[in-house]
Amino acid sequence: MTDIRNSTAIAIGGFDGMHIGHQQLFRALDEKSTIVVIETGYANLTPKRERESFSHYPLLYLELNEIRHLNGEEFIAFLKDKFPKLQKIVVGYDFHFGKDRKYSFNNLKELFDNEVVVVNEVTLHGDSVHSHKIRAKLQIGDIVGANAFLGHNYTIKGTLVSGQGIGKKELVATINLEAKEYLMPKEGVYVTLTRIDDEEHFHPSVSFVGHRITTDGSFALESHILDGEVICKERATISFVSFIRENRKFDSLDELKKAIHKDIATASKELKFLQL
Ligand SMILES: Cc1cc2nc3c(=O)[nH]c(=O)nc-3n(C[C@H](O)[C@H](O)[C@H](O)COP(=O)(O)O)c2cc1C
Ligand SMILES: Nc1ncnc2c1ncn2[C@@H]1O[C@H](COP(=O)(O)OP(=O)(O)OP(=O)(O)O)[C@@H](O)[C@H]1O
Repeated sequence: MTDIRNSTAIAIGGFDGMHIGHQQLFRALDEKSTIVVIETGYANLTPKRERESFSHYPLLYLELNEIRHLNGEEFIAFLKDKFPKLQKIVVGYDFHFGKDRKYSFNNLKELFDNEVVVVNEVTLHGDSVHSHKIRAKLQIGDIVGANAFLGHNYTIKGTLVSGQGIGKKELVATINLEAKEYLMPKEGVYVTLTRIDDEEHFHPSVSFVGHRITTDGSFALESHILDGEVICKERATISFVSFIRENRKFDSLDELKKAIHKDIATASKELKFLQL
C-alpha cells in the first residue's frame, strides 16, 4: 500500500464532484502524490469516500475544523508534518484557507520554500466550473450540463430498499434505492445506466426520482432495467445521462403505465444511439 507520507506533491481543496477543474489540478501532480480533501460536511456529489472513484491518487481527508484556525505558517507546518518530503503544492486560482479564508495562493508562495503550482480558472463555454454550479444544474434537471462540468456522468450509489410492490405487478419492475448522502436531481424521469451489485457493466435503464404523487406520495429513487430481468441483492449505482420529463400526477395507474412505456421508448432510443 502507498504510504502517503512519502508523497512529494499534494493538491488541496474540497473536491466534491471531482469535476474537470479538479482534474486539471491532478494533472500537475507527480507519481507520488496525495489529494488532500478538506471536508466541510457539505459534499453531496461525491459524498464520503466516493471521490476515490475518480482518481488513482490516494486521498487524505481533513476536517475543516481541524485546520480553519491555522495561520499561513501554521498551515505550511501542518502540511510538512503530514508530508515530510513535500516539494510541490497544487491549488486552484481561487484557493483560500485559514481564519475567514484570509490566505490565498500568494501566501502559500511566500511561505512554502518549494514549488507552488496555481492552476488557472477552468471554464466551459465561458462559464467557470465549480461544485456549487453542478449542484444548481442538477437541481433544475440539467444533467447534460452537470455531466459536462463533471467530465463524467453524475452517479449515485444506493442501497436496495423495498418498494410498494405495485411496480412489478401493475407497471414495470423497478429497483428501489436509498441514497441519503447524495444530492437528488430535480424530480422527474431520466435516461440512465444502472449497475447492479458488483457487476462490471452498466445496464441501459430509465429511472424515476421523486415523490410518487400518483400512488403513495412517498419519495423514491427507482430504476427500471431495459435489457432484461435482473436480480439486485444489496445495492445499485445509477449513472444519469439525460432528463426525459417532469414528475406528474396521473389520474390512473393505466395512464402512468402508458407514460412509463413512452419513457422506456425514449431511453431505449437514446441509449442505442449512444452505443453506436
Ligand atoms: C420510468 C418511470 C416513470 C415514472 N413516472 C412517475 C410519475 O410521473 N409520477 C409518479 O407519481 N410516479 C412515477 N413513477 C413511479 C411509480 O409511481 C412507481 O414506480 C410505482 O408507484 C410503483 O412503485 P413500487 O416500485 O414501489 O411498487 C415512475 C416510475 C418509472 C419507472
Ligand atoms: N474551475 C476551476 N478552475 C481551477 N481550479 C479550480 C476550479 N474549481 C476549483 N478549483 C480548485 O480546486 C480545488 C478544490 O476547490 P473546491 O473544492 O473549492 O472546488 P469548487 O468547485 O470551487 O467548489 P465550490 O463550488 O463548493 O466552491 C481548489 O484548489 C480550487 O482552487
